[in-house]
Amino acid sequence: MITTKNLTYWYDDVNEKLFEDINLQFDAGNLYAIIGKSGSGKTTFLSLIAGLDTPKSGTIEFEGETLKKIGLMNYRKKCVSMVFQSYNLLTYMSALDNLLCAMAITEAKHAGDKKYALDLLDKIGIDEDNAKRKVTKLSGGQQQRVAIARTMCCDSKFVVADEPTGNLDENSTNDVLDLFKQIAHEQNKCVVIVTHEFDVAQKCDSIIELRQKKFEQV
Ligand SMILES: Nc1ncnc2c1ncn2[C@@H]1O[C@H](COP(=O)(O)OP(=O)(O)OP(=O)(O)O)[C@@H](O)[C@H]1O
Repeated sequence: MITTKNLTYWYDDVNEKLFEDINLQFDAGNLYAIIGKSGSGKTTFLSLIAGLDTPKSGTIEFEGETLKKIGLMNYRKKCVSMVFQSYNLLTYMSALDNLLCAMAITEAKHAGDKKYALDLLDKIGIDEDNAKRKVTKLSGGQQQRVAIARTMCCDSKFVVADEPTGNLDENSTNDVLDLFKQIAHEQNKCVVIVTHEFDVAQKCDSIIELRQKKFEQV
């Protein structure tokens, strides 16, 4: 689904390349973990494949088309959804409205379908009462599940998550990983997460380590 070809990146104010000539493929139906030392460039790589930044050289393709050709705005709207460590939900809204809003913005198939959103939230353990409460009234684990449900209700086939379990206890971490697996295996999406926790990475289908400017399968 996502292919990087000779992907190279550096920050302009830093004289050194972060990674160079990266050729990787991420397929539908799989949950990938990217690991690596702090500062090695994991988040930067994720922001490139999420279309938040552009490579210095090389290309990124989504289903055979370069992101440049798809257009970054279009790519972010239609093809990819993101989950963050800090959830990034619209805090003044309920969980339900967060999902309805995401579906409307991305013009998803189920846009406007309240029942669909409520059923989805219910399936991930957020009942109707909680779905209608402001998200800030929910626990961290519940908020992260809402953030993940938001990617499930949109039609994007590619999901990226930066340290999605960083703020969670062990039980919530396992719940969140199960959800990502469900998205990959049952919705046949491609899910890539960045994590510094090896225990979390080990529960994914594939582990890729960023070390010394290169990515290696672990
Ligand atoms: N906007 C920026 N401008 C310049 N340098 C940056 C910028 N963002 C990140 N960096 C630097 O690039 C390197 C890689 O950062 P990045 O956040 O991608 O690493 P990471 O592997 O995700 O780290 P961590 O595990 O600590 O979150 C770091 O040395 C960081 O200081």
